[in-house]
Amino acid sequence: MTAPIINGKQISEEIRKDLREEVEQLAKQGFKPGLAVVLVGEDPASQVYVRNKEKACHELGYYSEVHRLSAETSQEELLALVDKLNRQSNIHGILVQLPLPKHIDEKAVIDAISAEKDVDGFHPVNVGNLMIGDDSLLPCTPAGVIELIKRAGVDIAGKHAVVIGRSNIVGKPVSLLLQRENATVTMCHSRTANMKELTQLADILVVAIGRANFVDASYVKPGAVVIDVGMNRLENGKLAGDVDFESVKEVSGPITPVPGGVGPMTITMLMQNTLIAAKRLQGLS
Ligand SMILES: Nc1nc(=O)c2c([nH]1)NC[C@@H]1CN(c3ccc(C(=O)N[C@@H](CCC(=O)O)C(=O)O)cc3)C=[N+]21
Repeated sequence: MTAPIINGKQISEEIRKDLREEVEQLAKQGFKPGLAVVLVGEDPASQVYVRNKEKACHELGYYSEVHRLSAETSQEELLALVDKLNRQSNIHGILVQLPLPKHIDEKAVIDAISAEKDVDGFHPVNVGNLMIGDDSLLPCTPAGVIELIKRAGVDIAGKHAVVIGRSNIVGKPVSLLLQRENATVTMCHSRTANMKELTQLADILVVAIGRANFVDASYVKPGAVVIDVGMNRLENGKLAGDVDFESVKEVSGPITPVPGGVGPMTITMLMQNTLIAAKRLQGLS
């Protein structure tokens, strides 16, 4: 039997519909959530993502600003823009598209974003709040992963979740969110000795390693939930996940495709974060 596919696009649409309705209500009170996206340089993939974020803002009735800066922009200039956006009252969320050109210190830029407007959830204050379980702006991709698992009808509590990858933007935060949902969590990474033995124990397998089609059916326990966070651009221009979807779907339980899985949810969670940040800054929640 083939596994049910978790349709990230459709789940995204459902959530966006709720967001749109709430934004319409706020518009009647003369208030609009606002998102600023900053893109430095001309990386083609980044340009596509930024356009998708702009489109989502437009569809949901948010105010949006996109700042496209040349690859030669200095760190000082970028920090000056962040400072301006921090103080701009019609902007409630700030996202500086990563990666940044090598001459710019990413940490300095992330630290400069006001924690209240950090809709990526990358600022140390938000990371710390996530760690200790305080209310915070959650990083978008990890929040999307949890939402997809829940909306697939899976009860996370008591399950053994295995996360492959330990990055600050996916692996680490997703493991904290899974623990918050009462899963037992095992972390695997490039130096894990017995990876397959561990992943074969997973009721829920989250894969974020950045290697196309790395996980095949031999890694997966029959019936396990598989969430593929991978985004690998192949030489033929196609997008591939970290999971060999065709092989794994023959043994797994519910599984996310790439594209159409985690990607659309990342943008939806960004929109949700922007609404949360906007309401807080406006004293509406
Ligand atoms: N500060 C910052 N925040 C980010 O959230 C951030 C970032 N920098 N840098 C780059 C990554 C990547 N990312 C994606 C978002 C949506 C899709 C997405 O919608 N993917 C579609 C396919 C899009 C396509 O065809 O290329 C899908 O999976 O169906 C992909 C990737 C956000 N990122």
